Amino acid sequence: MVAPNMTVDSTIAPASPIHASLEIRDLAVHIGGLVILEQMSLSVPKGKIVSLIGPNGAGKTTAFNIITGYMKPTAGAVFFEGQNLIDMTPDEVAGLGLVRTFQRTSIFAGCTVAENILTAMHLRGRAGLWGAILRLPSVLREEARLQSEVEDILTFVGLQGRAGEMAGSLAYGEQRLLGLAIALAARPKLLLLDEPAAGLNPSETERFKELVRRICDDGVTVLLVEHDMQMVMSISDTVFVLNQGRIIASGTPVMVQNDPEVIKAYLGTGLKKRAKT
Ligand SMILES: Nc1ncnc2c1ncn2[C@@H]1O[C@H](COP(=O)(O)OP(=O)(O)OP(=O)(O)O)[C@@H](O)[C@H]1O
Repeated sequence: MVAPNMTVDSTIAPASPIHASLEIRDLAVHIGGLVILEQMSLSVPKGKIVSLIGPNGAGKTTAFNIITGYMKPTAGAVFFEGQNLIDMTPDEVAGLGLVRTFQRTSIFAGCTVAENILTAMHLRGRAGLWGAILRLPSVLREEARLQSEVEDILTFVGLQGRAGEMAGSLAYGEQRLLGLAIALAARPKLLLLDEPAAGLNPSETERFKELVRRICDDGVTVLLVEHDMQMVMSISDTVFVLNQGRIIASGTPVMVQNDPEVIKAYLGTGLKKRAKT
């Protein structure tokens, strides 16, 4: 989707190409006279967990859609490891190692758990989808290697031994874990998680949080959009707060929780209270 009146400058250079995994500069999205995002800038350092929070309708998903190439902004630039993504398609962005999960589970319910993960692997695989369909010998060897990788990923997310089950038969929380497994199969350098805790019970959320920590410890940078403030405040290195399309605060979890602008934006929903429960 392309926003009207596009004035994106794809020749802008990144400000900090060495340390930043992702850098968003002066992003604006105007749709039909509505200002969805305005002057939005943020930076995600390599190897860190950064969260983007904000009340409903603040523009978080829109920002994710732009970062991952699903939408074009009205103005501004997005750099991933120093490369401007603004003219790239979602496939090209994913090919660079910038991988997202979706708010709703995006699994193939009629395929097995393993097939769901293999699909993501084939997208990055050398053999390609046609080689797999034609069952070439070299592809079969590659297939055996991939099957073992599938088991490793399933073990990592806690779905070991479930490879042969139909994805649609998994419980909701397990489907979210499969969504994460699919994203990991694409070997992300930067993982964008869109409300991973939505619909999860407290113990599932806790498990997901531990997984996100381990993913980061393994060297993957994480950008998280999440309404569960307990999760956000306990795992983030830095939190950016978006309100009505603008970044109103950023800093450590403690800093943003005590920021008067943030408290005002969350008035009635009790940001601090939500972070403690
Ligand atoms: N294609 C579009 N056309 C018009 N308005 C849109 C479009 N996409 C998003 N919006 C509006 O932009 C605003 C930001 O939406 P967005 O989904 O990005 O917010 P969000 O912060 O992710 O919200 P939530 O936390 O509820 O998911 C909302 O007011 C939404 O209605």
